[in-house]
This record gives sequence, structure tokens and C-alpha cells, in this order.
Amino acid sequence: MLEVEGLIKKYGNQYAVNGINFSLEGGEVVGLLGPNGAGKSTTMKCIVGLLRKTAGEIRIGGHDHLSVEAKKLFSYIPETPHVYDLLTVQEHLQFIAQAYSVSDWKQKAEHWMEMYELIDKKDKLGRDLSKGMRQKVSICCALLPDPKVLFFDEPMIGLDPKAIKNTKRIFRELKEQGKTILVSTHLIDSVESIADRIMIMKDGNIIGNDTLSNLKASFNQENDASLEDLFLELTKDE
Ligand SMILES: Nc1ncnc2c1ncn2[C@@H]1O[C@H](COP(=O)(O)OP(=O)(O)OP(=O)(O)O)[C@@H](O)[C@H]1O
Repeated sequence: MLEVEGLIKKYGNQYAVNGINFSLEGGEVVGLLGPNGAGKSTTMKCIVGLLRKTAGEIRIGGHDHLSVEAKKLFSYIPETPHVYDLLTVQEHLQFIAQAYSVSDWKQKAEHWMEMYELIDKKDKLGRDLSKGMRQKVSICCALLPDPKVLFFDEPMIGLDPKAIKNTKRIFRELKEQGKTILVSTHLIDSVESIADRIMIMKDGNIIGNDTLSNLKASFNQENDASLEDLFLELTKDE
């Protein structure tokens, strides 16, 4: 469903992503972990076409990632939510519904707004929303078109505990529905139980990419070691 080959992204002379290769099968949930500055957001932004890659090939559902066919397949939740100042919460959802031709959008929008406690905020303008509310709107907009592939970049940032709990539940539901998900997060426990595979990035490279149990075995971690223990071991400075 997603193929990334030889992806390089340079900012000026600096390599942020250093020729990485990975793929996601349909229905796979993959947690993308890595210390600050590892290249996670840059990788996601290149995949969704927000940043121009320096080199490499990216295909989504077999289509070039910049094609309309690819864009119909995925949603992206950015690290920093962007809302339109002069659209209300409901109008954001209406805009997405029209752009993606979502049927029965009002009912579906209502469902997601209820899930994220936005019903009483539905007439609030984007510019008047708190950071957490903006993040909730961004997540609702991404879920509304029912995409096959979801890219979440730090989805929990700014969310209150109830919204974090709901988002973890939604991850499980999306997984059960067979969605393909790549989620970058520092909240390691939020992906530990649902991820089929964990990818760990450091300095623009993928330094681990396997199931949690295989990663533990290859890095001589005890079976009862947590993903956090493994992460800290793998990313420690020599
Ligand atoms: N717009 C930019 N211009 C120049 N360098 C950048 C830019 N954005 C990111 N970088 C650099 O690219 C590297 C990767 O950054 P990136 O934001 O992808 O990391 P990350 O893994 O998402 O980090 P975090 O966990 O802090 O969000 C870092 O060295 C960062 O300083």
C-alpha cells in the first residue's frame, strides 16, 4: 500500500532523511519512533507531498504519491494542525466532505464531532480554537473521508486525556477495519499494543524495522522489556 524507495531529503546541505527504504502492506499498522530531529516529520511530509523530496520514489496504492489517485487514498494529520481562520468547525468538515464527495457527511461529521467533544464548538471559528481543539478538528477532517491509508504525525500532541483515550480507541477500530496506518509518536505506549511493526529512525536513517518481539530478540532485550526500553537502547548515543 505504501512503498518508499531511496528517499532522500536535504535541507540545504544537511541530510534530514538519508536514503531510506520501507513499505507498508495493506492493513498494517506501523509505529514510527525516533528522537527529536530523527527525520520522522520530514519523511511523512515527503510522503504526503507537502515537502519536495530530494530523491527517491514513493508509491501509495501503486500510484505515484503526488498523483490524484494516490491522494484519494490517504489522509494526513500534521504535527501542527492548520485550520482556516474564517471557517467554523462544522464548515471545516463540510469543506472536506465536498472535496472528497463524502455521502451523508452531516451524520458522519456529527459522529466525529461527538467523539472529540466538538458539538458545542461546531459554530466556533478556526481562529478562536485552542491548540487542542485545532488538533481535534484536524483529526475529524482526516477521518471523515474514511481513507484507506492514514498518516498520523504526533496525533496526541495537545489533546486532553479523554481525547487521547478516544484516539487510541480509534486506532484500534481503524486497525480492525483493515486500514493502513503509519503513526509517528513520542507516546510509545500509544502504539505498543496496536502496531504490527515498529520503525525506529535516528539521524535520517531507519535503525530498526520489525515486529516488537523480533526487535527485542535482535537487540538482546529481555522478553518482558517494554518498547520504551528497546527505544532507549537503540537510540542511545554511543
Ligand atoms: N524547514 C527546515 N529547514 C532546515 N532544517 C530542517 C527543517 N525542518 C527540519 N529540519 C531538520 O531536519 C532534521 C529532521 O527534522 P524532523 O522535523 O523531520 O524530525 P522529527 O523526527 O520529526 O523530530 P521531532 O520528534 O522533534 O518532531 C532535523 O535535523 C531538523 O533540524
